[in-house]
Amino acid sequence: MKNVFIMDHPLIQHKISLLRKKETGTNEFRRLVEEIAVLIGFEAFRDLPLEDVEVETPIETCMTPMLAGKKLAVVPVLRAGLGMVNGITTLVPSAKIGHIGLYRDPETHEPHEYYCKLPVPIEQRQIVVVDPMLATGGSAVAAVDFIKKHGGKTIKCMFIIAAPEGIERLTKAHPDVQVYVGHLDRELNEAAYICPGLGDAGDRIFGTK
Ligand SMILES: O=P(O)(O)OC[C@H]1O[C@H](OP(=O)(O)OP(=O)(O)O)[C@H](O)[C@@H]1O
Ligand SMILES: O=c1cc[nH]c(=O)[nH]1
Ligand SMILES: [Mg+2]
Repeated sequence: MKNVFIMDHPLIQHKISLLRKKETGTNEFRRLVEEIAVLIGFEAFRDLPLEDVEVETPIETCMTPMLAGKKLAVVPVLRAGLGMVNGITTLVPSAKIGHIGLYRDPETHEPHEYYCKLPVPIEQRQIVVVDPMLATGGSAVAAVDFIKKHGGKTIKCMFIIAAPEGIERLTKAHPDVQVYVGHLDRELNEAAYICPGLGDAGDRIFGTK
């Protein structure tokens, strides 16, 4: 599918399997989410623009490539997306950080917005939305809608696990957005949880429930 990139790296697959285990505790879960964000980010940032700059080595002066353009903006979807932020800033320490607060209504499964703050000027930045889970796709579509409404243009989304239903909804609503996924799971259940999935990512990251 155009603009959808499913990771097949063995390290990502191994770490996702550890995340799925119900006996994986909060501490290890959080560490794994961060490590997987680094690994997916490494792939997703393959096309970051470079420019040659002059650098003096101990031997001579040379022109050498460094990241160019406005700073990257990483935008976690609260709460669970917060678990991926340190992974992205490990790769790009100068990234600015926005926040979009959304929670799913447990009955309708539709997202409700409760907080939004984006770094400016958002229209000049490469934006990376991070959230461990893409289930119905409602939250991701709402997050990208919001960013575009505020002028965001170049947007990527990163998820650790996605359901086919979520990929379909997000790519239909935003065909221009590149979607990076650690693993594509089988389906949603009647409560709109991903199967086999890993349960509620926010609760497992923050130790709530
Ligand atoms: O694709 P969707 O069907 O919209 O579901 C995915 C959303 O559900 C989870 O958040 P949740 O609503 O549980 O909030 P939380 O991160 O605060 O736990 C997850 O982190 C996504 O944001
Ligand atoms: O399986 C799911 C679906 C939505 N949100 C989660 O945290 N997990
Ligand atoms: Mg949750």
